[in-house]
Parts: sequence; C-alpha cells; structure tokens
Amino acid sequence: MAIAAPGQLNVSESPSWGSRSVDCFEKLEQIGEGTYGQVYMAREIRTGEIVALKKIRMDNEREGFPITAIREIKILKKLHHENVIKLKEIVTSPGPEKDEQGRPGKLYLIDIIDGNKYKGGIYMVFEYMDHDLTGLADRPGMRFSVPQIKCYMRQLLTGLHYCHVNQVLHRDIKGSNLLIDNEGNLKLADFGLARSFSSDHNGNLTNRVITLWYRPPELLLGSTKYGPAVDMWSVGCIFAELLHGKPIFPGKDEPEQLNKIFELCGAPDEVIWPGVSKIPWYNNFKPTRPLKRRLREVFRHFDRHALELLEKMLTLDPSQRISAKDALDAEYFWADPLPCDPKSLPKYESSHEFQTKKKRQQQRQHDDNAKRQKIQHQQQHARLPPIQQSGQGHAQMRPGPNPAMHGSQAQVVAGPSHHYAKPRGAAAGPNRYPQGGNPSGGYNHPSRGQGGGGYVSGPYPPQGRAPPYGSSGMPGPGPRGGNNSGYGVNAPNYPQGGPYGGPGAGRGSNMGGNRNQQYGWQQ
Ligand SMILES: Nc1ncnc2c1ncn2[C@@H]1O[C@H](COP(=O)(O)OP(=O)(O)OP(=O)(O)O)[C@@H](O)[C@H]1O
Repeated sequence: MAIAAPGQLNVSESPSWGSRSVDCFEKLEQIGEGTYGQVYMAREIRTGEIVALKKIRMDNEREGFPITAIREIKILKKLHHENVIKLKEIVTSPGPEKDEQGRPGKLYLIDIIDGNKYKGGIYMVFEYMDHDLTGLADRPGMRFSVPQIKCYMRQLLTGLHYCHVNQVLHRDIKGSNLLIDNEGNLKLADFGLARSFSSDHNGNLTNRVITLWYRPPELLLGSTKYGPAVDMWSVGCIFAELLHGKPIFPGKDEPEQLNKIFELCGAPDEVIWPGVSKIPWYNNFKPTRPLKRRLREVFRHFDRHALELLEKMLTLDPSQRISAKDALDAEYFWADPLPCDPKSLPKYESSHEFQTKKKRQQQRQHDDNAKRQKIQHQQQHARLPPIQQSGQGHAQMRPGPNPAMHGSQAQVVAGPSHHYAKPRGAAAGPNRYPQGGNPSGGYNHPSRGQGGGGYVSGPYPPQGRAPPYGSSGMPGPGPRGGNNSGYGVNAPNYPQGGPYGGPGAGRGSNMGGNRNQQYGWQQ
C-alpha cells in the first residue's frame, strides 16, 4: 500500500467533507466486499436518505492512506455526470480530535499520512444504487431484452465518453463496477484504478490494470503507453457478454487470456496492427501459427449492427479501436429496436454481486448438505442386499401404514436399486461459447511447459520492474492480487453456471486482494 504525498488531497476542502461522523448514518446491510473493504447500504439518520458507505481499508497502519482511495476521491470530486457515481462526502469514525463544540474535528490529510496518526475509519459516502450489472445478470432466470442492452450500453458509453473528455481513464470497467438503480440509470463506479491522462503525457503507465478478463491485448503484451482505448476494449467485452450471456474471454492467467483473445480476434501482426512487434512482450507471446479472426463466425447469431459495433470495439490495434464518442453514433443505437427509456425498465429486488455470490454459496452449501445426506442414506441402504423376492434373505421390513389391518404382516420395502448417480460436475454445465480450435494454446510462453499450451521457452522480456509472470512459470501477481501469487487465481471470478456462468475460475473471495500493494507506487 503506498502512501499519499502531503497536499495530494485536501479532504476538508468542501466545508462538510470529512467533518461528519459515520454515526450520522445507520448501517443497514453489507452490499459489497471490495479491495478497499466493505461497502454498506446505510440510512442517513437525519434525512432518512439511503446511501452506500464504502469503508477505506486501513489495515496496514504503517503504510498509511491508500493511494487508490486518494485517486478515487480526487477523480470523483471533479467528475459530475449522470452516468458517473456521485461521491457525496467523506465521513469518519471516532479518531480525530473533537472541536470546542464536541464535534469531530475536520479530517486533514496530514493526520492520515503522517505515520498514520489517524486511527479512525474513513468512509466514502455515495449515492445508493440498487444493483451492479454482474449481480443483476446473475439473478436466476434473468434475461436482458435488446432495448435494455442498448439502454445500458448507451449509458455506459455516455459515462465513459464524459470521463475520456475529462481526461480520465477508468481502467477497471467490468460488470460489478457498473451500478444500476431501479430507475434504470447506469453509473460508472470504482475509480480506484482510474487516473488522469493527457494526450501529450509521455510517461509510462502501469500495464497491470483492468481485471484480467476485460484487459486489452496491448496491456497483456506489456504496453506502458496507452489511452482511452483500453477502456473501450473492456466495454467490448461487456457488450459481448450481455449479448452472449457469459464472459467471452475467461482466461485463468495472462498467457491464457491472450490465447483466448487471439483465437477469437486473430493473431496480431504488423499488417493489422502496425507497431505490435515493438511492444515489449510481443515476441514472447506471439502465436506459433497463424490464427484467423473468427469473431463474425462465432457470433454470427448476433444482430448485424451489434456485430458491426462489437468488431470495432474488439479491434486488436488500440489506435484503430472505436472511441466512446463514435460508438454512440453507431447504427446499433439508431436502428430498431431502439434503446428503451431507462424508466421503462422493470424494477428488480436489489442485487449486488456480493449478495448474489453469497446466496449462491449458501445454495451450494445447502445442495452439498442435501447431497451428503442422500449419499449417507444410500450408503445405509446399500449395505442391504439387493431387492429380494419375498421369502428371500433380508428384505427391509417396516410396519404397514395400518398394522392393525395387515395383522402381523409387514410391508416389504424395496431397497435402493441404484446407488450413486454420476455427479454433475462443473464440466457438465452448459458452455455455449464455442471452443477455439486450439485449446492448448499455440503461443510462445517463456516458462510454461507442456499442458500450459505450447509456449516456446525464452527469457522474460527485460523489464525495469518484475516480469509479468513468475519465474516458476506461474503467473505473477495480478491487479486483484489476493493471497495467492497467480494472476489466474486472482482473475475475475465468475461463478460456474448461471446466465453468466463460464468455465473460468469463480469470482471468489480471492478477488479481494489489496491492489494497492501492486499499484500503490505505479502510475
Ligand atoms: N454506490 C453504491 N451503491 C450500491 N452498491 C455499491 C455502491 N458502490 C459499490 N457498491 C457495491 O459494492 C461493490 C464493491 O464496490 P467497489 O467496486 O467500489 O469497491 P472496491 O473495493 O473497489 O471493489 P473491487 O475490489 O471489486 O474493485 C460493487 O460491486 C457494488 O456491488
């Protein structure tokens, strides 16, 4: 976790910012568990207004206030748009000195960075949104209509266009960061990885941003000079996911992620992507055989205009990728059926990824218990011999429903004729995404052996910082670095099955790593 430099943030700039206590709010329930800490639905006691409280994780007191939180606060303070989440204020829990009237003192940055003298909790107060897109899509039986998809996509692009015009890259576009309210409004949230950019900025940016499944090829190939096109790739992934019903690039680690991208979008070369061979890790990951673009073939069932737009979003060369502004002008949004009015959308019971995940875990636990009980029951019965003809051996006896009627005779109850059904593993689940022709890869990978997918060996690209993948051949820590070192383990974890179910690792709790550890010092 990196610390903020003095003066980077003056949270007391607005009169009320940082001066109120979290006690002004009543926490109602937890709705999110992020890298920062918990997110709660809460009610402001005085007004009754429902808000979301995001607690800034300060576990590592020695290291101070997380830079991601500072970035998020700074950036959100300057963004004001109906498709960008509104940060209302910052509140604190006991810690700062009280003033003469006994009110908590104002929160000054120096309090929290100076050896982290500030011992209280810090919360960001946001307008409350009923859902995030992942939570909503994961509702059992959920199906989005075409006008609804157009409506969400248009809002996503409008919000992103606003960010880009204001020289902000979001760098973490994914379903759980797209919040939706019951009025059908969609807002971009979680600006913890966002940063300002300028077209004349010549410095290097970290390429370890954006959740793996939504990360564009230029970042996976090691580019450190990039712009708004990185967000547009993620938007393309979301768009395809909405149309397709599940994530299209559920890679377990970076090589597999690139593999999946190249299998669908073709392998890049100097013709389709001038300059690609100069990108740091291109030689390590270039496919060993030509791969044709198959997007149109794989998604031939998509609407013509949708496919046209998707093609432009999932363009390998970032300089040719469509911008948010141009995407909004695409025929897709102007052809029938038109995007619906957000207000006309159905209202759903609140659904956040955290909650749907929790419910699914509970359901899984319940199913496991039921399965275990059934197996125990079957095992008990299995100890009995097979069904016996009357008079043979040990038929299972129990009194009849009305023993008086049947006298001393007991009913013969058939023992189980079968014992264990074949378990329905994850592999049995639907996988509607057509498999690529080269499941094992066919890419050059510096350290992977067999099974990892045909990567040729070679040194890691010389880098000023740690190589992208660990020397063991395991992927290195990803932006969602949890307790595990692998990108794969910390890859976005969509659940198996369900409308968005995919073959990748589940969107598990290992998501909740501390991204500041990876990013704190980086640009
Ligand atoms: N304003 C809000 N209204 C309702 N729910 C919210 C709000 N902000 C966040 N959430 C919920 O909390 C979750 C986590 O929030 P957020 O992404 O901002 O935290 P984070 O710590 O950055 O998480 P992550 O590590 O997943 O990026 C969101 O996916 C969403 O479900």
